[in-house]
Amino acid sequence: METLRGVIERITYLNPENGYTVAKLTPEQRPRHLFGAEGEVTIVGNMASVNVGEFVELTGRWTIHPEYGKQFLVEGMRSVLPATVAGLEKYLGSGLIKGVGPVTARRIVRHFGLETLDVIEHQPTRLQEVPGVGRKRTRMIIQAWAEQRAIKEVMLFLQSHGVSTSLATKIYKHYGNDAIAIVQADPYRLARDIYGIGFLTADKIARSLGMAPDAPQRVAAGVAYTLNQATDEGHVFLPADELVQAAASLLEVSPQQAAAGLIQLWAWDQVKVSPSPGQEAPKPQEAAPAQPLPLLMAEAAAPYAVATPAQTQHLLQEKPAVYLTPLYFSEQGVASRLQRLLREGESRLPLFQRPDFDWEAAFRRFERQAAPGGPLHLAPQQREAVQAALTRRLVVLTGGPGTGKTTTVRAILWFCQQAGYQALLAAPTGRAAKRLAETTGHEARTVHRLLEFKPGEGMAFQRNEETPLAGHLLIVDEASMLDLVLTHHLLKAVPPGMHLLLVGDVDQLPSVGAGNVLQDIIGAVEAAHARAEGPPDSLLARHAQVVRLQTIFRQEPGSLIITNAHRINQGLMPIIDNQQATDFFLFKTDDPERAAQLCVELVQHRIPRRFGLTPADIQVLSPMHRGVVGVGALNQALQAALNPPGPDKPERILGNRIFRPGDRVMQVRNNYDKEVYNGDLGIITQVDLEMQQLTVMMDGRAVCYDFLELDELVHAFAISVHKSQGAEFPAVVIPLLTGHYMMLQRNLLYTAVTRARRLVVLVGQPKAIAMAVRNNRVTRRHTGLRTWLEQVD
Ligand SMILES: Nc1ncnc2c1ncn2[C@@H]1O[C@H](COP(=O)(O)OP(=O)(O)OP(=O)(O)O)[C@@H](O)[C@H]1O
Repeated sequence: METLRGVIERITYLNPENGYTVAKLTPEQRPRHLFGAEGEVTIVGNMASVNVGEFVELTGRWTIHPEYGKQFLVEGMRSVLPATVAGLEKYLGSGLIKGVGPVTARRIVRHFGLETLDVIEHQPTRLQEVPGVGRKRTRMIIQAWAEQRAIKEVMLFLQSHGVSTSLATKIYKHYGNDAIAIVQADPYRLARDIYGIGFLTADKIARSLGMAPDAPQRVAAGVAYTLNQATDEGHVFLPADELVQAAASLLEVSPQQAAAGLIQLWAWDQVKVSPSPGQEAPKPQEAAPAQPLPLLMAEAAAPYAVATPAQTQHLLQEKPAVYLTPLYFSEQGVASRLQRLLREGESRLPLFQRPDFDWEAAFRRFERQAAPGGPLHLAPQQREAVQAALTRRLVVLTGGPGTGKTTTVRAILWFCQQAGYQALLAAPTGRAAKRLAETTGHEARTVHRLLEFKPGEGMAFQRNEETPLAGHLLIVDEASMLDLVLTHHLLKAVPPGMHLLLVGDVDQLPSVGAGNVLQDIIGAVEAAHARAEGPPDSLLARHAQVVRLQTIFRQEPGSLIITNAHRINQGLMPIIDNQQATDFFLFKTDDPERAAQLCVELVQHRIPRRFGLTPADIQVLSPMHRGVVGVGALNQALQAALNPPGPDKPERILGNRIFRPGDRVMQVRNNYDKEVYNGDLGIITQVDLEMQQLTVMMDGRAVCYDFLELDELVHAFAISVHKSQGAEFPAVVIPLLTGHYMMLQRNLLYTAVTRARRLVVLVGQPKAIAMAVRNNRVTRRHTGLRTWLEQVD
């Protein structure tokens, strides 16, 4: 074991999950025999809380890394406060204190010299003596310093249980001075309360705190985590047996123990158990704990439920649906509100109520006025859709690209205008809403805006049952993106008597959030119509309708995007003819490395040169996250090519990601405070090391991120096809290789291709395309909405 003392110069890499750090250190005394006279040394190891400028004493050993050469492997670290003026400057200016960057740090240290830390600690108001440091900044420094000290304490505790600096800081920010007590009492709360901490991290802490593998608290948290994971994959519920098995294998406990965990969550109302849609099983009684609880949790623990053998057997054999409670209420709410909407049809007249209304004449008038360039004849299905939207309560209009959905919506709007009815237009994303407004010439809002979302305390949506929307017809475009929870909020705000028209393309990938709303509604309505022999006999058949548009109207000569999109959707190989094509190409290669390289070349040079586009117009869409042509690796390669480091580009490192001005980024969770949502894209315009924040331009709006919030952003030079839903780009580049076989699905390729307005370039193997086109096995989501809707009838 050797000792090395010195100042941390730079942090090259920091894994926020486990604290693994690679850093550069200037040794106090250079070990000449190893490095010659000059230079910094590389140190690697778990140094979670190390800061630039910090003076540290390390214990460990020297090794030689085959690629990076000599390194000091750190085994132990002790922080010593910097003892030189230069060290102090570096330490203070490293971003340690919000409000102090390198310039201010230099001024402060110049003024107070070696007493700097003493002044900050004991006479902080004296900071105002420093030129340029006013009262406001002094207050900021005092607060940040106190916070820093408290964080250090929390960090010491958490670090000894394997938690990194950035997570410790987040934990501190969330719980304040109670952090240690809370973590000790219930480490699994971390996973519930703090974004960025999952069950696995919380579990690591819990195990390190001495929690038994089969502690009821651990098992309950593991079952909840398993169910949450399923929800992230789009399921609304899991059958009990599947949930129990999955949780048991994750936790390495018996199915009986996992079942007990499930029953516990049920007793706490965190989950609902439903034998079949529309039914809720009565919740079990809470019982006194069967065994004494581990000491650690004794105070915090509620009485634990005990799974009786009969209950366990019921769960495993009857396989009732297990829902996270909010999703249960959402599914129930969507079903019952749709039913209410349909029932209104029994008592209220529809918008266009006169049986003798001359539709034919009205359509002719619309067609004359709507197409000044020449007559437009609505196809029979389009007319059917117009009529349905105005005479039925719930209508779904679905069709692929260019099949005339927007034209149909324009016709519906024209009819409403003629009759003096108010129509409301909305779409799930900002981009889709903008496009809808452009193509219809009618105001369109995001669903959040429509419902007057107010972040913060209390009721989030201002439009709800008490203050519903006003209008006669609500049209929601891109409805395939509506997840269950948002649909529920939307339906709450739909007043009795309003007509609802959902427009979308049901063959696209389903919503990112849980549920398969559009597909479930279509399934229920079409089945009701198929059953209704003679006069329609059910609510669904009488008052709901699905219209499928199939004719492709938008066909430009030589253009293959739309033709190929439809071919893919029908299970046919797209037409690939690089000689003749103007907008659909394949660059063949079997080699993933070459494919990745091609993607970069295409975005950087080839497409801009040939099509007059800029790299900003081109989006790379990858079916997967991992691998050489996965989203992660492509982002690194594209960033290196399109936005390399530069002298005027300050950087912020998070794990193996480096954020710098000019980067394309995507928000990966809904953040209602900032009004940015999962999938929103933007460009970093500023990285402010002094204020420790960066600014992203999103849709013309500057959004500010504290460095601690950077786990909400990922690079977006390449994004996954799933995340591209609802977006459109002038050009898309799609790598497709047989190694992706898990992800080679028809609706995925279809969704990717339909994102492009002017150009599609596939990179990879024809065989991979064929596999995707053939694979129509859409991953099934567990949802109960369809059955639930059918039950009313
Ligand atoms: N009945 C029709 N006869 C002739 N042209 C039509 C008809 N309906 C639509 N079109 C034309 O076809 C093109 C595509 O129509 P529209 O934009 O309505 O389709 P869409 O389904 O909304 O497409 P996307 O989903 O790609 O936006 C438009 O140029 C439109 O003018």
